[in-house]
Amino acid sequence: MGRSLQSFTGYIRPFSIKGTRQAATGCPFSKRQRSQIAPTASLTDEIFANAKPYSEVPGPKPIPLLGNTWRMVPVIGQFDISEFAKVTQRFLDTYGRIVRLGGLIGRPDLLFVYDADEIERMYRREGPTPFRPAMPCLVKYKSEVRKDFFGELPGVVGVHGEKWRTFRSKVQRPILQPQTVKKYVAPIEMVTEDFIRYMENARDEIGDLPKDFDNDIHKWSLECIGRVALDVRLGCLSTDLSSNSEPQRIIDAAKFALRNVAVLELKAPYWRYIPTPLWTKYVNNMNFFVELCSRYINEALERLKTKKVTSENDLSLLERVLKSEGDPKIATIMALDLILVGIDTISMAVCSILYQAATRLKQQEKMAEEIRRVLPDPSKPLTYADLDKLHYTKAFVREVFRMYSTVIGNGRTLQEDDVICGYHIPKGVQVVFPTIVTGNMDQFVSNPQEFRPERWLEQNGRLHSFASLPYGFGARICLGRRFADLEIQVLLAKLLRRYRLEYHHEPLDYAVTFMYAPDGPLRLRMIER
Ligand code: HEM
Repeated sequence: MGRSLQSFTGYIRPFSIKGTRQAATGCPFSKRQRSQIAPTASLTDEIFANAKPYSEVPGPKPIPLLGNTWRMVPVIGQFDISEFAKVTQRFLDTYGRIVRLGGLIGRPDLLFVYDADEIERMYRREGPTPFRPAMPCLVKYKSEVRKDFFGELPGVVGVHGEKWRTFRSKVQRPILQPQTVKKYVAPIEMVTEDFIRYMENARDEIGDLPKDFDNDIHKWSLECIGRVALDVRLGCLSTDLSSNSEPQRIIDAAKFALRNVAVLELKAPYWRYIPTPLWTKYVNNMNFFVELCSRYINEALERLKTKKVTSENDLSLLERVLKSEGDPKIATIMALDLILVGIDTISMAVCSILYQAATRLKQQEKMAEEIRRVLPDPSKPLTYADLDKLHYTKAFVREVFRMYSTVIGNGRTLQEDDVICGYHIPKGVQVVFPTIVTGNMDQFVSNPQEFRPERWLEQNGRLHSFASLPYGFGARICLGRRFADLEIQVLLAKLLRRYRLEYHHEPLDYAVTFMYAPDGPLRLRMIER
């Protein structure tokens, strides 16, 4: 997702926190979901007849010729993208619970909906192939530039309709099954132990981590995704990487994607028509990832030929997909998709979670106590069952997601006309669910300004399940959410078991730099407990 309006359209319930009231999430083809996502009621002619016209939806008016795009242009524009979380709040304050941002040159209208009941209704009645508009660069790359490689089964990210459904149905079961994720507790723990050693070495004499510690978090998440999607240790956490070593090239490629996709998608859409230098670099960068995944998948295929397999349980995620599909390309494209969206999301989420932990010491102590209770012996390897008992820790993360939603919103393109908040909305409009705002609305959450993880563990109080959905919902729900939860839980369990995190510098503001995360040097202090 870019630092752009696409940030809205990228992106569950992260954890099973016992006794919480969260939206039941769905996977497209489970029985449970079929019953929950089925249309609640079809809209009658009468409802359409009584609806107000689309033209009356309030919102900033487009200026003739310039439309509304100018508002996003730095310097002369009114809305700074890094301030977009504040802009979405301003839309609500100025125009109310439904806002139309029309006249955007070269793209459909955006419709911001701040009503959790309406958001729930829309999610629950979306059909079997929901359309989440996102990443036009990737769409062009997969469907035009490398059509030769992606062909008829281009993956899930930036793919829609039957092609998306066919691909997702091939990979979703192995990726989302808890049995699969359980197998990764030990590998993720090893990566995380390396990361903590890396952090220990990176501290200065008073225990402060370096200014660019967020980059180090990226290296950890790259290392985790390499282990999950490619069955390898990429080596990104080594301390003596030469500039042309493979891990360094992977780090650079991930950084390039992080910094430039947004620029391409929002600031300079000329690449849609001519191959600009930045577009050419983007294509080369993507080719690098395709080549990397293909190479590691071929190696995994070779290993699999000689591996003794007595049951499915002996297989890694990648090996399961290789065995069940028989086509290494499916595994390659799956890995590529997981890498493309599974680095920045988790890295930014972890920046936010660690910063909140370091600045909310009372709550951090409660997490540490819980972790000590569940894991009395720090040298004992973690188990899935242990992690499952970290109820308060999971609720802490959930509360960070509510107040500071890493992915600031999700979205869907209407595939048929609808009536939303009493207005007739034509198909084709891109509806935005601004989670960053709805998760903080008094109407849906009791005392939303209060950071209180306990709310996720209690049954009383207002907490609308659809006001804060960090991983989306329904058939297109985040494919990597169980891995994301696992990685976050392992990191907190290992880190807070041994260290107290503090923060002694200028308070950080949040901004939409790429995702929504603390903006500035993340100089956390690690103090041995
Ligand atoms: C805390 C970290 C993460 C957050 C907040 C997050 C959030 C999201 C959201 C909101 C969506 C859109 C869901 C929808 O449209 O309803 C999504 C999609 C997706 N996510 Fe994540 N995600 C995270 C981590 C990951 C990781 C680690 C991976 C890979 C291992 C991943 C893989 C994906 C994929 C492949 C999709 C596209 C699914 C589809 O369109 O079928 N995500 N994510």
